[in-house]
Amino acid sequence: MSEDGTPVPRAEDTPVLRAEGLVKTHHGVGAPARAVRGVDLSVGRGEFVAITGPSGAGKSTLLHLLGGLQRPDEGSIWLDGRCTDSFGEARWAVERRKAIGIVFQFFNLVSNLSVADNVELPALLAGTPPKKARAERAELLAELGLEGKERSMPGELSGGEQQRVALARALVNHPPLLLADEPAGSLDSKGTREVMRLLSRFHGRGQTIVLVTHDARLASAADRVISFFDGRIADDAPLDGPPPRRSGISGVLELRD
Ligand SMILES: Nc1ncnc2c1ncn2[C@@H]1O[C@H](COP(=O)(O)OP(=O)(O)OP(=O)(O)O)[C@@H](O)[C@H]1O
Repeated sequence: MSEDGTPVPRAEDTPVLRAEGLVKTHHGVGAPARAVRGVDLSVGRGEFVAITGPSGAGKSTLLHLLGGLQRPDEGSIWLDGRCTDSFGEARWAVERRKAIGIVFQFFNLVSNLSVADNVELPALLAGTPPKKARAERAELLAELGLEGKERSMPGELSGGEQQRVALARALVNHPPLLLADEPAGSLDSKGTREVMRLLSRFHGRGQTIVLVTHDARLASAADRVISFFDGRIADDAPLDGPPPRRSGISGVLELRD
C-alpha cells in the first residue's frame, strides 16, 4: 500500500504493452488508406496474443505502430508502463534492440553477414560483451536446431532455417516483448509448423508474444485471439478450451500438411 492507502501496482502487473486510441492513415497513391481507426489494447506479461483478420484489415500497420516502425496519427503507446509519446527514431531503435524483438514474413536478415554474425550483431549493438554475445548466440542457435550453420550465409539456408535465424536474432537480447508479423507467411507447411512450435515453446517459458496472421489455424497457438477488421478490433477473446499450457508445445503441432 502507498501512504494514502491505495495499492501500489506491482511491476509484474504492468502491461508489457498498452495502446490507447491508435489511429493511422496511409497517404500513398490514390485515396488515403485508413488502416488503423481507433485501437485500444493491453497485453499482459507472458500473454500470447494473435491478431487475425482479412488482408488489408490493418494488422501489419498496427504491429508496425506497436514496434515504433511507424508513428500513429493519434493515440499513445506504453512499453512496460513507459509512455512512448516523446520517443524519436533513435529511442525507438534502442527499444527495438533491447525491449522489443521483431520477426517479419521475409526474415530481413543481413545477406552478407553469416548466420552467427546476424544473431550476434544486435547483442553487440546493445552493449553485450563479445564473449557473452557469442555464448548467447551459440545457445540460441543450438536451441533452434541450427548448430553447424553458424558460418553459413542466409542465402544458403532454407526458408524455415532463415526464419529460425531471424527468431534467434530477435530473441538474443531477451526482449520482454516479441512482435511477429506473418512469421510463417512465406514458409511451406513444415516450416510453418517449425516456427509455430518454437513460438509456443518460448511462450511456454514466459515470453510475451504478439503475432499477426491472416491464418486462423496459426492463431490457435495463442491464448488470446483478437479479430481485426477494417482498422478496428472486432473481437478480443481468450481461446475456448483448456487453459494454455505453460510448457511444451501447443496444439498447433497438429496442423497437417
Ligand atoms: N505504406 C503504405 N502506404 C499506403 N497505403 C498503405 C501502406 N501500408 C499499408 N497501406 C494500406 O493500408 C491498409 C492496411 O494495410 P495492412 O498491410 O496494415 O493490412 P494487413 O491486414 O496487414 O493486410 P495483409 O494481411 O494483406 O498483410 C491497406 O489498404 C493497405 O493497402
